[in-house]
Amino acid sequence: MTITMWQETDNKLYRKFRFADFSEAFAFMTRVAMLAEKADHHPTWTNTWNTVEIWLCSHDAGNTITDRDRRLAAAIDKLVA
Ligand SMILES: C[C@H](O)[C@H](O)[C@H]1CNC2=NC(N)=NC(=O)C2=N1
Repeated sequence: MTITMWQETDNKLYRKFRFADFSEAFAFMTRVAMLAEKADHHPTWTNTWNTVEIWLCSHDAGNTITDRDRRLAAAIDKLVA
């Protein structure tokens, strides 16, 4: 997987994940979806074949970055550590 860290842009946490193929990317998305649902905090994301891009912000805090975003980002990081 290509490593790029979370960046703060436009009041969002952003990170790009690149995997070997679509199957690995989608398996990752499935795991993120379960984390998100458990936390009641959901990513804005895109998937193109082996690449997943994620943006995190808190709508209920005026679309800014909060601790909920930082916690979900850290939990996502654990999936790929
Ligand atoms: C009602 C529910 O708790 C809210 O709509 C949740 C759901 N998922 C969410 N996800 C994100 N990323 N930000 C939120 O503010 C948010 N709010």
